[in-house]
Amino acid sequence: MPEAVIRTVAPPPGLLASLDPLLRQWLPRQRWFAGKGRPVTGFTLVAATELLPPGARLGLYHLLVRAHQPDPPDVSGPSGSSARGGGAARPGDCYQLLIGVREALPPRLAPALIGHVGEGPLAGRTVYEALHDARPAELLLEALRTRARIGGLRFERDPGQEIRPGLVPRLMTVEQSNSSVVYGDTFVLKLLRRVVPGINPDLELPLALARQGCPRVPPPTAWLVADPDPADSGEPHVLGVLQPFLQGATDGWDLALRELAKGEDFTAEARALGRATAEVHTALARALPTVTLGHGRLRAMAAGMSERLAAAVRAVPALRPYATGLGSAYTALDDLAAEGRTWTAQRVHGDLHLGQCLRSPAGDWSLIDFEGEPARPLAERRMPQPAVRDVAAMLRSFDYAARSADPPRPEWAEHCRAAYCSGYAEAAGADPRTDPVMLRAYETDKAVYEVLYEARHRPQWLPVPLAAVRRLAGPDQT
Ligand SMILES: Nc1ncnc2c1ncn2[C@@H]1O[C@H](COP(=O)(O)OP(=O)(O)O)[C@@H](O)[C@H]1O
Ligand SMILES: O=P(O)(O)O[C@H]1O[C@H](CO)[C@@H](O[C@H]2O[C@H](CO)[C@@H](O)[C@H](O)[C@H]2O)[C@H](O)[C@H]1O
Repeated sequence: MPEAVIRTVAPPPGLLASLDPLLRQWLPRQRWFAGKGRPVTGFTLVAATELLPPGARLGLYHLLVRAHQPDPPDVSGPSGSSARGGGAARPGDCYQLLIGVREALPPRLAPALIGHVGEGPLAGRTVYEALHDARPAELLLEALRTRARIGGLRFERDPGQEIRPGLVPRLMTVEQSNSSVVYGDTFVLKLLRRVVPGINPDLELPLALARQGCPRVPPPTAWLVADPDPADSGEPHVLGVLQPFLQGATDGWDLALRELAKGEDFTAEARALGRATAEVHTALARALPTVTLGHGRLRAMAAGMSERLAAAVRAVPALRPYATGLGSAYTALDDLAAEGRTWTAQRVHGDLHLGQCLRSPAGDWSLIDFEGEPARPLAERRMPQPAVRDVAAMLRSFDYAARSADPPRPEWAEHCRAAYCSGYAEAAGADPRTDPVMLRAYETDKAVYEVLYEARHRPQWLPVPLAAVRRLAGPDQT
């Protein structure tokens, strides 16, 4: 594709107003829409770039739009941002959209339809989700390849990595929180959907790991950033990351379910995954600052966990009988801290589970998706934390897999959890099981998060974390 197709023209006035009624219907239906269950009451344009003028065949707009919604009843859990005091209205989440414009959609693009524009600058045109379309997807890759600057959009590439022109794009169809396009089975571009200003760990951590020569994470090849208006003091938004595509890789969740269905042992894989996690942690601790957590920080951490539990109990009453037992995990952490115990904290993955682990056909494990729990504020996601947090999250994932089997296989989870910790100990030199108080606190916090996540997103899965809650709360709950 020739470079000349990349054009920068200011979008026409009234563009967002003309799209508004269509986006109000379309946006809440998207898998990646974070504000589910609350109506969208309007939009503000954060940034707009015309990538192709709306000519006869194809127009293309890159938009950052803020979606206004009424506040959620409780904003401290998986689909809210964070608790905000004072009752101030939240500003609304900012989404990245790539909007195609055509006279009419060819049948192959029917699933991408957003709607037909009634009035304004695009009146009579059809607008659609342009990532489904080859030409716009090619244009993004070409811009990354050539390190283009288009309006406020900055396309960057690692000078040490080349991108071959002409790779054929296909939009991934997996369930995900963002949207990814695979190019010729060579690269995958993840376009972040809900974007926030500041350094995004999904770019920051893989870049840091690449600098360390850590082979467990695909190194970013290129990335896309929106710079703030020069008159504005805001920070850039990271909008997307291009990485090598691990061809033929299987994710740990699919693999675990497959082995469970066949009645096969998974402990060798669990052990290898433990080693891979420890290698990533060791490289992260070398690459980025670590800190020592003393009583004050640990007390705040335990208090945060207790607050999340209280919010989850309000939202999911089935948790109530277990609240005291679960809370004892946080009290135990606070007690240890009061006795003077300290922990080293470092940058971690932050949302590790079997679905974030990819095994190559040669049997090597890689970790992906370092965004952290997307609902948490960026500053919180970028804070150093005890590495055992990721371990606890993976232990939960083995439990999830075992409980998804029919019949559930709790002993399978126990074996995998033990093997994972042993593998971790082999590579890290310390066994996470020697830190049972922090491990239990994090596992409890994660199970509580999962109860809220499942209640909101996948109610049929709720029994899985609730079973863990019963176990973690201890035997004497009424
Ligand atoms: N480098 C890669 N190679 C192969 N597949 C990948 C790669 N990165 C991601 N994937 C696939 O894409 C899916 C979505 O990626 P992920 O980073 O988890 O996105 P999201 O944050 O939207 O959930 C993953 O589950 C995995 O199957
Ligand atoms: O993949 P994301 O980063 O969007 O993470 C969210 O969704 C996950 C589910 O897709 C959720 O993970 C939970 O379910 C998994 C099985 O589907 C299981 O392996 C995990 O252990 C469990 O936490 C994750 O919590 C959520 O943040």
